[in-house]
Amino acid sequence: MRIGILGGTFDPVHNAHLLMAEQCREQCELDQIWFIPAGNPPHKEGKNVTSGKQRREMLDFAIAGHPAFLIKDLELHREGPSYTVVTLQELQALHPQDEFFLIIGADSVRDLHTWREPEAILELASLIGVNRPNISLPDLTELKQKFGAAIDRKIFWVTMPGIEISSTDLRQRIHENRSVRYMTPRSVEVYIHNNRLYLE
Ligand SMILES: Nc1ncnc2c1ncn2[C@@H]1O[C@H](COP(=O)(O)OP(=O)(O)OP(=O)(O)O)[C@@H](O)[C@H]1O
Ligand SMILES: O=C(O)c1ccc[n+]([C@@H]2O[C@H](COP(=O)([O-])O)[C@@H](O)[C@H]2O)c1
Repeated sequence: MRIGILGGTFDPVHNAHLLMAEQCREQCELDQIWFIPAGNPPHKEGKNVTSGKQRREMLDFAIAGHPAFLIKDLELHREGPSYTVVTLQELQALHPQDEFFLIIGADSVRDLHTWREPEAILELASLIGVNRPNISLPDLTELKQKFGAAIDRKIFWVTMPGIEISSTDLRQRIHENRSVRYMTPRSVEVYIHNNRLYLE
């Protein structure tokens, strides 16, 4: 199978995450999308992140009913920072027949060289870069300088209608008692409300 991997902190999951997953599934002909909530996101150390259990429960609600969307919570059970290279190694070992496509937004493509072992990541998976408002996607020459010519065969670009929302924005809105309606599925909105998340 062709599997899209969408890792994130998902604090909380929002509609841009869901649209990017669906557009990648369609445009890259993927059989499934595996959402992988980060246990301890490497670039968010020291930040106040909602518990993995609650972020996973919000994801559960968000993807309910989509037959090709699944959650793999292996990073929630691992100690230490959730390095993507380790996740891909584990997935590859567990599913040697499958082909993996790492889906990342333009901001993450731009920062990929700061991740742990980006070259090894590119050995283990192809990359699908998705546009994000106000972030320009690096061009191939720039990426080749960083990762060598192999990137050529390993990268795909997917475009979707730009949605200028982020989890940070949603958290801020909830904190200020402003609306997040239509920015995240209603079930997630209700979950956030019932669990009194992001009020502090
Ligand atoms: N609006 C968006 N458009 C395109 N890609 C996005 C968008 N929001 C998030 N992504 C991508 O989704 C993946 C997971 O993102 P993450 O869970 O960190 O969400 P976020 O909205 O960026 O969160 P935060 O604001 O807390 O940093 C990353 O690859 C990120 O680039
Ligand atoms: O492996 C790394 O070094 C690495 C560095 C930064 C981010 N990531 C992954 O990228 C995804 C999005 O991270 P974030 O911090 O933008 O929510 C999430 O799955 C992280 O585990 C991974």
